[in-house]
Amino acid sequence: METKEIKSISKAAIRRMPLYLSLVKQQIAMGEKTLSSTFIAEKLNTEAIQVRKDLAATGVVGQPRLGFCSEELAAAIERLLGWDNLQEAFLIGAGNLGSALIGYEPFIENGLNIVAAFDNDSDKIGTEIRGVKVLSIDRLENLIGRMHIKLAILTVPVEVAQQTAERLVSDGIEAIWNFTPTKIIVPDEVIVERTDLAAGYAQISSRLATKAQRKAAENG
Ligand SMILES: NC(=O)c1ccc[n+]([C@@H]2O[C@H](COP(=O)([O-])OP(=O)(O)OC[C@H]3O[C@@H](n4cnc5c(N)ncnc54)[C@H](O)[C@@H]3O)[C@@H](O)[C@H]2O)c1
Repeated sequence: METKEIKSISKAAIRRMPLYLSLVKQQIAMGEKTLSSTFIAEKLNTEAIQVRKDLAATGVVGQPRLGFCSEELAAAIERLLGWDNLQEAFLIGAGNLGSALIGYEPFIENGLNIVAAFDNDSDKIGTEIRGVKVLSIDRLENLIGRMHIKLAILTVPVEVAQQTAERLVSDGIEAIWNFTPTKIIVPDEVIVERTDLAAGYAQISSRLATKAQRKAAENG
């Protein structure tokens, strides 16, 4: 039933859910027991109709004039995102980005628990980053199955991304969050999500370039 609901939600709506959740949690912290789709839309600078459509997927029904019960809505969004269960993950590549992700508080708040990091640099192996041990990459295979880890966060250099992903898959990893700037090829049943800061910057810089061209055309 839950899976069915999640499948019917667009990827874009899923991406908006953390924003809704963050706002609802802020309201709860301020003692607000209810909040309306209009209020959410105003705060997030979007349309109330979109908010209503997105939140319908949570199954929470708003009350006329009152809106949604804040606690109920927060719990429903967390359930929808699977954030009501602790997700343990391994991080592969304990460098600059990997270390930053280990220290990223919202992951911890939302139930993503990086339980160990792996690296091939002997200077890093045996150290700790924010209480998370850095282990030798050679111990990876052994531990994925033993610790029932489903998710790996990939922050190795791009040159070794594919081979590392294959290593993870052969030991039964179910999902890879790929932060490397390459598309990794894995069997269909393995869930892959890629996050690319460069893509975000490309959006900004191309819009800046377009704006500059428009200004130049207007002035000249
Ligand atoms: N997604 C993004 O928005 C984003 C942002 C910055 C960096 N990146 C990417 O993330 C990756 C890491 O970037 P960084 O700046 O942290 O690099 P980094 O060099 O600081 O870290 C990479 C780490 O991986 C380790 N490593 C190398 N080969 C390995 C292997 N075979 N097995 C295990 N560990 C290995 C290194 O020892 C190092 O600790 C790169 O692919 C980079 O392009 C992505």
